[in-house]
Amino acid sequence: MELNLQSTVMLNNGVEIPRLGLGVYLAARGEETRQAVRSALVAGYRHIDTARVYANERDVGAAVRESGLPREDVFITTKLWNSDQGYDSALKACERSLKELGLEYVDLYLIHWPVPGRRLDSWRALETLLRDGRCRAIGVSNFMEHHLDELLARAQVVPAVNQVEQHPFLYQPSLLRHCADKGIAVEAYSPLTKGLRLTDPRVVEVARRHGRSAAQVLIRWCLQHDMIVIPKSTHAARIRENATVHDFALSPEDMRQLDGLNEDLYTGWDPREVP
Ligand SMILES: NC(=O)C1=CN([C@@H]2O[C@H](COP(=O)(O)OP(=O)(O)OC[C@H]3O[C@@H](n4cnc5c(N)ncnc54)[C@H](OP(=O)(O)O)[C@@H]3O)[C@@H](O)[C@H]2O)C=CC1
Ligand SMILES: O=C1CO[C@H](CO)[C@@H](O)[C@@H]1O
Repeated sequence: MELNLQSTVMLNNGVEIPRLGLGVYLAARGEETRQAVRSALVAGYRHIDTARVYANERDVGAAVRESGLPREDVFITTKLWNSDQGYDSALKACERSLKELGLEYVDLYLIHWPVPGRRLDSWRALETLLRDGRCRAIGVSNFMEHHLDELLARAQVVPAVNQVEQHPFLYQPSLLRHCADKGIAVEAYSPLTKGLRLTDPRVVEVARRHGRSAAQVLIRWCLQHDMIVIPKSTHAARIRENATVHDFALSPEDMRQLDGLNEDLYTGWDPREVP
C-alpha cells in the first residue's frame, strides 16, 4: 500500500479525507492542544479530529489559522455531543462549534453517539447542515450494525463515515464489512488502545521484526484494513513517529497474527449496549 500523509480516501459524496489524522481527545484546552495541532501540521498532517465535548475546538481552529495553511488544505472534523441531540438543538450546536473553531464550515460533522430517541432527528439536522454548506460531509460515530440499519432505512443521505473504536484488541470484521457494503468509510479511534496495549509482547514482537514501534504497527494495521486512523498525541516526537508509517508494510502473516488478538477490549464506552 503506497501511503503518505497526503494519501486520501474518497468518501461516498466525492469529498477526500486524509487517511491519517491527529486526534485531540484529552489534549487540554489552551497551549497543549495548540502545540499538538501546530506540531502535526508542521509534520505534514492535514486532518484533525476534535469534538464539542473535548472542549478544545477553539484551540484547534486557532492553531490551523496560525499555521498559515489555506483553510481548504486542512480537513477538520467535529462532533455533535449527546446533550445537543435533536433537530433544533443539533443545528444550534453545529453553529456553536463553527463559532468556537472560527470556521465557515467543517469538513466532517459526526453524531458522536447513537442516542436513543433522538439520533434520527439529529441526522435530519445534519442533512440540513450539509445542504446549507455548513459541513462538506456528515457521518456517525459509535454506530453498530443495528444503529446503521435503522438510520439507513430513513436517511436521505448515507453517512460518509462511521467512526468507531478499532485496533487488534477490538477487531470487528463484520461491522467493517457492513460499512463497506453500504459505502460508509470507517475511521478507527483509539487505535493505540489509549496506550493500554503498547507493551503487549505479541505486538512488540511484530514491531521488533520491522524495526518499528508498537504504535506504528497498530496504526499500520488500521491502514492495511482500509480504515482511516486518528491517533492522538500531544508530544511532537510521537506525532511524527505516528505518521512515519508509509515506509514499511505488515505481511499477510503479521496481519493474521494481529487479527488474532481480538478480546473485545473497549477502552471507552461499549456502543453495542445502546439500544
Ligand atoms: N468518536 C469517539 O467516540 C471517540 C473518538 N476518539 C478520537 O480518536 C482519537 C484517538 O483516540 P484516543 O482515545 O485519544 O487514544 P489513542 O489510542 O490514540 O492513544 C492515545 C494515547 O497514546 C499515547 N501515545 C500516542 N502516541 C504514542 C506513541 N507513539 N508511543 C507511546 N504512546 C503514545 C498518548 O500519549 P501522549 O499524548 O502523552 O503522547 C495517549 O496517552 C481521539 O483523540 C479522538 O480524536 C477517541 C475516543 C472516542
Ligand atoms: O470521544 C469520546 C471521548 O470522550 C467521551 C467521554 O468523555 C467519549 O464518550 C467519547 O466517545
